[in-house]
Amino acid sequence: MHSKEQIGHDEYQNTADWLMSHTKHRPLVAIICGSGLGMLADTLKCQGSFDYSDIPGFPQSTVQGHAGRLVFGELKGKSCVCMQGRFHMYEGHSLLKTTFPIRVFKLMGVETLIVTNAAGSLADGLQPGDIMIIKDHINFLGLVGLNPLSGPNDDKFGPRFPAMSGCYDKGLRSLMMEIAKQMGVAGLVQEGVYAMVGGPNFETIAEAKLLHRLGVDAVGMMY
Ligand SMILES: O=P(O)(O)O[C@H]1O[C@H](CO)[C@@H](O)[C@H]1O
Ligand code: HPA
Repeated sequence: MHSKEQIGHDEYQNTADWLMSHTKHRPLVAIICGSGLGMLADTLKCQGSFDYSDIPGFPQSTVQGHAGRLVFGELKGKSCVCMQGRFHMYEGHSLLKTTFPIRVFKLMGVETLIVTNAAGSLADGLQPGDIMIIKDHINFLGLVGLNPLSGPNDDKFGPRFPAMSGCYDKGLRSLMMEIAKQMGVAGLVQEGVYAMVGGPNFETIAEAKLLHRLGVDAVGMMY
């Protein structure tokens, strides 16, 4: 299946310019808050926030528990931008739209992206409420050609054929493990492989067993 939808560089740039002219923050870190993690954005200091509906070009969040706000502020002295609510394909958004904010953040100068979500555990040692650091993924939608990078490539955002072998930064993953140890919660944190499925239904028992056999530790509906 091929989509004819395209988003030009100017559209990302217009949104980035609008945001930069409406906030004094210049974040180097962006955090996507998944289901249940929106409260992280409420802890930012010197906050400034925008409803997605007020940001030119931004898609709208339709999922319960996703406030639909972009929050700028400081976390432990570092300037951050938090998405209080992400976009999913099952809401009817194209993959290009679900990933729209990421390119906008890039144009705003963001260098580190922290992606969080609520996912279903398949690994034996992973209990509900534990945290899994993604070390690698299986993108089932991507494997069948549903990829936001399909279509004409914009070299300003990256190469036509990006390597995926090191997409989850090893240094950041070790840092997170180290901090979990310092906080005394290392027992609740482990690394694993994440699989992305389309949703919105949860997996059948047979699908969950299949994913487990394929080496998946956690499964979710976020791209
Ligand atoms: O909303 P995020 O954090 O992606 O997490 C998950 O939670 C919802 C299902 O419970 C789905 O949206 C799924 O992707
Ligand atoms: N599967 C897919 N997505 C999810 C799950 C799950 O078990 N739990 C939360 N999001």
